[in-house]
Amino acid sequence: MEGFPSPLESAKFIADHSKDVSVDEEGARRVAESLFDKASAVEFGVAGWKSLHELNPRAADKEAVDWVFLVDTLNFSFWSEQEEQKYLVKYKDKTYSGYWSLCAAVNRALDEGIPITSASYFATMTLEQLRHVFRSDTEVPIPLIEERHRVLNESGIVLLEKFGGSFLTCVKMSEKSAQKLLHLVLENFPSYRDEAVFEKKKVSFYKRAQILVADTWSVLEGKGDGFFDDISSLTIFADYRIPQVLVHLKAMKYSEELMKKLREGTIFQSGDKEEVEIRGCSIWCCALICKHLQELYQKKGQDMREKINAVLLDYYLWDYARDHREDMKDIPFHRVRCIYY
Ligand SMILES: Nc1nc2c(c(CN[C@H]3C=C[C@H](O)[C@@H]3O)cn2[C@@H]2O[C@H](COP(=O)(O)O)[C@@H](O)[C@H]2O)c(=O)[nH]1
Repeated sequence: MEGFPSPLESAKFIADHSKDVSVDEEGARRVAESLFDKASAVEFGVAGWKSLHELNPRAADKEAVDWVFLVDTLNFSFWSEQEEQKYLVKYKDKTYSGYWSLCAAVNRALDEGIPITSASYFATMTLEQLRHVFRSDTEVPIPLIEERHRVLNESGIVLLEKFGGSFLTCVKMSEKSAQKLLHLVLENFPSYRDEAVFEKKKVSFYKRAQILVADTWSVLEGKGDGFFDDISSLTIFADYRIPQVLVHLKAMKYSEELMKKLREGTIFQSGDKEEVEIRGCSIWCCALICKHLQELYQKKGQDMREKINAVLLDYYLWDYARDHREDMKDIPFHRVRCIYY
């Protein structure tokens, strides 16, 4: 377990030393208050993962877990340089963009009889086969197709060699601990090691590794192999949408200088100071929102520890960001081309 910094401790350290990004404690409290009534709704809970999203698997079996593993191995970098020139995938008479275009392409392949979620297939899948699976319904191809091919082959080989070809084997080895599953993923799948150095200290975000654990919990509906007694120990998943929505909701702020760079469409590199501050402050800001939400429920004498956690808050905020694209158009998202988010 050594050698992998805690994303929550990393987030606190980053927030305490951040120059261009700040967490607004009052703003975080106001967001918690605005979520108070929503948090007890059914769709805020783990069942929302399926009921709100038609492309997610309906089942809670080995194949559904393998679907989650494949999707979360490729769950990165869907943003396009020009908003109007996007990678899109048409599936069952609907057109999907961004993350959902990935899911649509995967489901389209499965319908065509391509066993894309089987490790024995994607371990040796060729780049040409992958291009076919992720073919676009516009002129714009899916970003980073070569990197996707590399991480897929790499992950497939590890699944075959160490886990009998299925991520469910890895899940069972975690003995119902989210942290143990997180570390099994980090130890065995290099492409999930989402880390940086900040103020000479190694820090982590583990966005894809944590969302893989969370989506496994969700697809198994928090039951059986999908029950984790420490699911609340995960943080939110530091992608490029959560920071955008936190700034929009005034729980987080950017300096004028950083806002100018973002508005100009600056492309940052993984590990740049600005990127690390944006991602670390987002994780810390959501930890505060969760804390405030728990306190509000406690004041009401309701114990919501099983109902409110960073995973469910993240899912809610991410879906909110998708549904409020128009309202958020003046808040730029940070642009990094990488395999981590
Ligand atoms: N923090 C966080 N980041 C998430 C997700 C998801 C998909 N999970 C959903 C699926 C089922 C569940 O119900 C979840 O709602 C994708 N992403 C990231 O967003 C970015 C894509 O954005 P856009 O270009 O707008 O599609 C990209 O970095 C991708 O890695 C999430 O949940 N949380």
